[in-house]
Amino acid sequence: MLIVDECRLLWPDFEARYSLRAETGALVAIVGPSGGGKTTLLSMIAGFETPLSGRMSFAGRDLLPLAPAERPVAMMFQDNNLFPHLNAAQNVGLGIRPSLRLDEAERARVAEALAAVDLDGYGARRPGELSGGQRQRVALARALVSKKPLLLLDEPFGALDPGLRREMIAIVDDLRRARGITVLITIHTPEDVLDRAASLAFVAQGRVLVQDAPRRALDPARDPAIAAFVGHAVPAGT
Ligand SMILES: Nc1ncnc2c1ncn2[C@@H]1O[C@H](COP(=O)(O)OP(=O)(O)OP(=O)(O)O)[C@@H](O)[C@H]1O
Repeated sequence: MLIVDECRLLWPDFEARYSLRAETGALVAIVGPSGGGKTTLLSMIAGFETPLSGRMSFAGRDLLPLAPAERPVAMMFQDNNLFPHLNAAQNVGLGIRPSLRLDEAERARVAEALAAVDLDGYGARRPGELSGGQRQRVALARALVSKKPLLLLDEPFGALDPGLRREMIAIVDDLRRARGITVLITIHTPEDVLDRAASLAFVAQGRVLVQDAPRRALDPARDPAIAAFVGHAVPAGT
């Protein structure tokens, strides 16, 4: 289980206090308005931001003392950060070793990660020779190759058309089930994960306002910020 408990961040124009739970092996969707603090929440779990106070653990292990590379966490960002001069296999290999001096077993892991995202045979292509969806799959393979048990995906497929986006989410979900990994995904289109996510955390103003089964969490009656997000006005006084 991932437990984020009252983790506080304070910036000049943004204050956050996050609490969140994710069962091991579950998919948890992180949803909410732009600027509400979704990316910051994931960055904090990955170790790129340090909370002023609070607690955070995964599988009973305290995460806060650990540097990002020591955490059992892999993160994939929206702008996939592939290096244009490296081919797909090399970009994935960076997930194992930045020097790219991989031994045979590590090269086999790269091939396995590419196969896991249906990119068998694409290892020699550079990002410029791949479609947008294929590039996102390379980035996903790089996040997977480290075999970390907690995968954080920050709006990874937002730039893809709806069909491709759902296809990618299906790939992630199949990998989650096959490998037993825990996945947190920020997403602007919660309808894509309603039937897959164990829970949905609605994040606004630096808080997880609600975490519940996805459809229940998006009930506009629960909070005016949720009503605004899903497009229903809540009558005053309710
Ligand atoms: N390093 C930082 N220093 C100061 N403020 C920051 C920093 N990183 C993010 N912020 C601020 O924190 C707030 C939350 O940003 P964040 O990117 O987490 O929101 P988000 O919900 O992911 O938004 P979006 O959906 O647009 O990606 C914003 O007001 C942003 O300007």
